[in-house]
Amino acid sequence: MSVYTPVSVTELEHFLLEYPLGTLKAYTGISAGVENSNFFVTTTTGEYVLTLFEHHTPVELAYFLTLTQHWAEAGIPVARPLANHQGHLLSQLNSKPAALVMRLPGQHIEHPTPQQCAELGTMLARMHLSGKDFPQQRPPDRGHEWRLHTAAALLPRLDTDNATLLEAEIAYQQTIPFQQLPAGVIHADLFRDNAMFQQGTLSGVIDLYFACTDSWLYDLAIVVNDWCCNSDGSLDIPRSQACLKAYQAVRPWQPLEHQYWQATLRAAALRFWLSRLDAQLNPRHGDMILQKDPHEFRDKLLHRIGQETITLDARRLLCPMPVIRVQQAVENLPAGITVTAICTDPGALHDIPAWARIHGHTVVETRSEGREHIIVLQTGQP
Ligand SMILES: Nc1ncnc2c1ncn2[C@@H]1O[C@H](COP(=O)(O)OP(=O)(O)O)[C@@H](O)[C@H]1O
Ligand SMILES: N[C@@H](CCOP(=O)(O)O)C(=O)O
Repeated sequence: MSVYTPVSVTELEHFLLEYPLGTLKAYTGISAGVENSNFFVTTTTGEYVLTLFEHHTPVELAYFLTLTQHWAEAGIPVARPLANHQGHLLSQLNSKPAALVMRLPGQHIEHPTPQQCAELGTMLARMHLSGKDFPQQRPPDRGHEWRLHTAAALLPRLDTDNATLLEAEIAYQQTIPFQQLPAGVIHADLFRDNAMFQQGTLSGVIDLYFACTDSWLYDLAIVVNDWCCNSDGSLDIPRSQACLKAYQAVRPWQPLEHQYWQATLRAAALRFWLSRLDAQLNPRHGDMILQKDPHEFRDKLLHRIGQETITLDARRLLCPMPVIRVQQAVENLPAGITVTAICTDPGALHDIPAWARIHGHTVVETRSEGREHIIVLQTGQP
């Protein structure tokens, strides 16, 4: 529940006089969300969301609101902020900075399909490209430096297993050239509960209050770690493939991004493991905070460290042309995925490695077990 600052009918009616949005018909507090006080507001001209900001400074809010306006004007489905009669996006209500934005239609989805992940990938790439014209910069709240010092502060309070994992991961993270990855404006928290879908189609993205300047790949990794995972934390290959393919159709990756994709997935998993651990070990007082499970992201991190593996059944009855089956499955996979193909056609022992080498994949192993022939590949850069 998160209406920290109540608003009476009279206060809201008075506040609405500042806006060219007609008069109040109805309003209700929004129970979801944990950071701010939010209300659905219906006036004679439409439906809006009123937010009273509980933590951010006016300077930060000016960045978030002008960025949201920029993205809305570029056709990105975000909740457009409304200007008051003075042309200001930010106002004040009950001593809190306050803003009105358009209410987006639709609901959050829990179980996205590959098609919905693709839609999100396309939108994220468009968001990144259109952010190029946005002149303001904002350092990340949870960037590489934050991860390093938060890990150092939490380490003494973790049990041996978690401390060993964290220490090793921090050492690894310092080998990643984050500064060299292409960067720009990113959303930085685009989880499923920050996107709305209407009739199966993406209708909007909300909660831009972590937006900042950071690596685009990192933003995509945050998305994939939330949208394209199985319940054990492993990547769901059809969903992640759909998302990455759609993203890269709009903004193709640079070679360094191919090289550091797996590493960036680890950085993104680490970020949420740390913020959730921090929230658990250093709870904020006074607020009703929804405690999210840190283990979810530790498990995701462990899977990303172990790298992903997929097994393909290319036995003769299922597939007369095993090399085609492998080709279709491997196409558009990111680098570093281990693919094990099981075939009954002995020709596959020659054909698949020959095809793989031509396409830049590494043949890790070929072996025969009775009538089954097994080829293990590691994907190279698509
Ligand atoms: N523009 C919007 N259109 C429709 N629903 C919204 C909009 N903004 C917020 N909501 C609803 O309010 C909830 C809380 O918003 P959120 O921004 O996540 O809050 P907080 O910043 O307090 O965590 C969201 O989960 C969503 O259901
Ligand atoms: N989406 C995040 C919540 C936002 O991050 P935090 O740094 O405020 O904890 C999550 O699911 O953990």
